[in-house]
Amino acid sequence: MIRFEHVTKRFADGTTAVDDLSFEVAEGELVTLVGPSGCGKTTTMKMVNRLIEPTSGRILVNGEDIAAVDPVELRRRIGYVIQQVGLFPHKTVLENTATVPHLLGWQRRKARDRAAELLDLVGLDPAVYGDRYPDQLSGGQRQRVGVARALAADPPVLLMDEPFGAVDPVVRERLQNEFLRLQSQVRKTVLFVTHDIEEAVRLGDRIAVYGNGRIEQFDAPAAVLGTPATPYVADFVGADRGLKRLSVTVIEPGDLEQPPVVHLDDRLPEAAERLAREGARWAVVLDDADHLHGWVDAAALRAGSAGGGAVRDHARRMDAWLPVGASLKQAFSTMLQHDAGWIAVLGGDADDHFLGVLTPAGLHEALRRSIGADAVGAARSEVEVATVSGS
Ligand SMILES: Nc1ncnc2c1ncn2[C@@H]1O[C@H](COP(=O)(O)OP(=O)(O)OP(=O)(O)O)[C@@H](O)[C@H]1O
Repeated sequence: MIRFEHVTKRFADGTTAVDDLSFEVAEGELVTLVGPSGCGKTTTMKMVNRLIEPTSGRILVNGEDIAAVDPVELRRRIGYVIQQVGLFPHKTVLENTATVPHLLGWQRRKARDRAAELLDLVGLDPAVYGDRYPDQLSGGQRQRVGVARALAADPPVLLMDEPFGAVDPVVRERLQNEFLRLQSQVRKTVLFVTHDIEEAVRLGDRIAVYGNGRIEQFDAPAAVLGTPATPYVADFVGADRGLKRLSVTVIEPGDLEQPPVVHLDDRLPEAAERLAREGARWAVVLDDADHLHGWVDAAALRAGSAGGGAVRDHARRMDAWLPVGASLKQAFSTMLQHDAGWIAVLGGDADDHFLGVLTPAGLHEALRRSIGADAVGAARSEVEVATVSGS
C-alpha cells in the first residue's frame, strides 16, 4: 500500500536525512516509525505526501508512483495529523472537520453529516462540540478533532506525526486507546511517527526502529523487544524491555482459571453445599443474563444458609475486570489498582460474557509464555531468568 524503494533524501546543505530506505506498509497495517530526534522519521513521512521530494528512489502508494501524481490531489487522498493540530481558529469544530470533504466538492449537507459522524467516532458529541471554536477545547479534544478531520474524506492512507505528543501522559494513553479502537473499525494504512518507544510498541502492528537515516530493525513489537537486531536497537528499546513486553503480550483464555460460578437468584443452601463439595472458598456471581455481578464468600453463604434466602443477599460487587485480549500490563495494573488477588476476564462470543479469572499464578504463566515464544532467538540469560523465577 505504501512502498519505499531505495529512497534517499539529501538536503541542499548536504545533510542526508534518509539513506537508501526500502520498506512496505501493507494495506490496513499500522507501522510506527520510532527513533531519536533528527534520525529522519518526519522526512520519511513528508515524502509520502510530497511535502518533501526524495533525492532518489521512488515511493508507491496503492501501486502508483507518487512522483506522477499532482501533490494537491495526492494530499486529498492522504489524511495527515500533526502535533500542532493546525485547526483553523476562526472555524467551528464541525467546519474544521468538514474541510477536506468541502475541498472535494461534497454537498454542504453531506459534508456536515459526515463531519458529525466522524466527531462521534472520535468520542466528541457533535451536538456539544460541533459549534465550538478550537480555543474552546482541551488539548486532547483538539487532537481528536485533528484525527476526525484527517479521516473525514475516508482516505485509505493516514500519516500521523507525533499526533499525541503535546498532551499529558494520562490523556495520551486515553487517546492511544481510542485510536486503536478506531483503527480496528476503519483499518487505514497508517504511518505513525513517534520518538516514544512505549507508544510505538502499543500502537504498531510493526515498528521501524530508526537510527540515523536508516531502519535498524523492522518487525513486530514483541520481536523488537524480545530479540533486538543490533546493540543500537537494544539500547534504544531500553534495559527494561522485559517490562515493556507486558504491554504487547495479551491475556489468552488458556491463562484463566475456572472458579465455581453461582447466580444471584440461586438458593443459599444449595449454593453453600456446592461450594463445600468443591472445596471452594469463594465463587463468582453472575446475574440472570450471565453478566458479571461480583463474588461471594463461601463462609458467608454457609452462615446465611439456615435463614434461607438467595446468593444475592451476600454477593459483593467486583469492579476488577478486563476484556480478553487486554495486555498483561493492564492486568497487572488492574490487580494493583483494586488490590485484587484475581480479576475477572470477560469477552468471547458475546462481548461481556464471563470467561474465567486471572490470578497472579496465571499472570506468571502468561509472562513465561511471552518470553518463551521467541526463546529460539532470545538471549540465553533471558530464558534462564524465566526458568529460575518459575521454579
Ligand atoms: N529542510 C532541511 N534542510 C536541511 N536539513 C534538514 C531539513 N529538514 C530536516 N533536516 C535534517 O534532516 C535530519 C532528519 O530530520 P527529521 O525531521 O526527519 O528527523 P526526525 O527523526 O523526524 O526528528 P524529530 O523527532 O526531532 O522530529 C535532521 O538532521 C534534520 O536536521
